[in-house]
Amino acid sequence: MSRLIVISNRVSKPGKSGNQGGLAVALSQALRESRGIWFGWSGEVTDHFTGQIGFAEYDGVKTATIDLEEQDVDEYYNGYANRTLWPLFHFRIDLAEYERDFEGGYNRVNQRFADCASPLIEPEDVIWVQDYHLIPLGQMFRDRGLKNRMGFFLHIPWPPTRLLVSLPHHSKLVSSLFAYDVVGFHTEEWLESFRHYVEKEMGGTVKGDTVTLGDRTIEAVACPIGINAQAFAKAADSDAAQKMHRQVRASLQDRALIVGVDRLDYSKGLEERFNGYARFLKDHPEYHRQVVLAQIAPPSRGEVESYQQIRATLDALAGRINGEYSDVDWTPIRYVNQGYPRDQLAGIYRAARIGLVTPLRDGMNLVAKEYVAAQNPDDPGVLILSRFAGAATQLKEALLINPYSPEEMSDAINRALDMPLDKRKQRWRAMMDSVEKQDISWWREAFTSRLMNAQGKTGLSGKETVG
Ligand SMILES: O=P(O)(O)OC[C@H]1O[C@H](O[C@H]2O[C@H](CO)[C@@H](O)[C@H](O)[C@H]2O)[C@H](O)[C@@H](O)[C@@H]1O
Ligand SMILES: O=c1ccn([C@@H]2O[C@H](COP(=O)(O)OP(=O)(O)O)[C@@H](O)[C@H]2O)c(=O)[nH]1
Repeated sequence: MSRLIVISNRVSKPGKSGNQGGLAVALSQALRESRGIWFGWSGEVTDHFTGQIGFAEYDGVKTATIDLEEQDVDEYYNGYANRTLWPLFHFRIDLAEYERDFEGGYNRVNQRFADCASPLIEPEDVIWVQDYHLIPLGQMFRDRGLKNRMGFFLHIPWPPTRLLVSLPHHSKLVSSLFAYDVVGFHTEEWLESFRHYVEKEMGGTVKGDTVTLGDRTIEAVACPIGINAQAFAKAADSDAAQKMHRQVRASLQDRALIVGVDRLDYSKGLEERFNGYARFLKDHPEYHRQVVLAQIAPPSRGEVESYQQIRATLDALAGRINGEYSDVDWTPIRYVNQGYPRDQLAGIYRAARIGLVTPLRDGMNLVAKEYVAAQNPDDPGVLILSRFAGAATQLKEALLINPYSPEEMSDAINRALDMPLDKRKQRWRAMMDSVEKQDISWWREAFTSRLMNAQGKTGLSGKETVG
């Protein structure tokens, strides 16, 4: 059995919840079941880069982390990752910034990852690199002579070719993906855009699941990430969840709760969500005092200007809507800038009649799946979901909407509030089946089994397993 080495930008401390992102939540689960190592940035910033590796074990997961220096964080994480690639890959070329220093810092930090992680890797290990922060890492490992089987998974959308070509040196970045053996995306749409770019921009060829560029043939697959559905459903019955459920219900005085849970990110469509809800209040005065929208939005990437702007916009918008519609004993929007541990979140999801998930573009969106998993099967709520979230390809029984249309959002809220129990149960059952079937273990196994059976550089073949 081969060891799995997962490499991602951030290594969270598994077992500690709070506001850790979806990828972190998913990987803790996957690594716990394997005997591997999770390598990445500690999240700490030092005066000078030391290259020293800190080893630890949290809740059964072995971690190896390095600190970064301030310039690294500015240019690599805040810069190229979150000011250049993130907006571009979420179709926001208006927000994408192209600075030579960002690209330099991104390559420098990827080299640092390669230098520090290489000595930990044994010949039979299988390497699985995660996300847009580390696209060129595989090529850098190859440059250091590593022949291991290597996979890469992109957790965010892949943009259409016409947008991607606005990135300086785009073909160099995309070429580096051909150092991997298997490259994964959440949906067919992102996969299709990747193939289109390789064929039209680079003259590569696509045959079945394989994509060839020059002398390199890789597998490129769509493989949607899931959640630990059973554990999440169980969490919704835990003491912490029940306590939170009671607390929330008591505060509502029989009003229906609509819940949103998102990092405070412009890609999550929070401004559009508030506007859609305001449109609902305008269109449906009969629901005044009968509903509350609780938006949980822990701040994210606060050093990046576009994130500061969306925060200011939402502060003002929530204030304006509440100012317009509130009464002395009713506030239509509860806007909360703090994160909650997942068992408490499960209780909040269960207390909500509607889960409102309206990203403008999202690789997957695990919150949508968590909302479904947390519902009471005897009285489930309704999921309203953006068509532009990766999750919409699986959760087809949600009320699917265009988040840019306040009218559609208003109609969907009205429809969800009026939906009879039998219809709610029907829709929920179908979604829960999907969430349970393609869960986090399914995702990991689907991807790693491709990787184990890929024609790796080691020449190893056959039916091996990881974890
Ligand atoms: O590490 P941060 O900068 O705080 O960001 C948190 C994570 O955000 C992104 O999540 C993506 O991955 C999810 C799991 O596949 C997916 O459901 C979601 O749609 C994506 O936005 C980011 O891609 C991760 O690397 C970050 O850890
Ligand atoms: O207060 C919070 C808010 C969010 N989350 C978790 O953060 C993840 C968000 O993942 P998603 O895929 O929805 O979006 P991302 O933030 O990764 O883009 C989900 O697992 C949430 O349960 C959390 O634990 N506490």
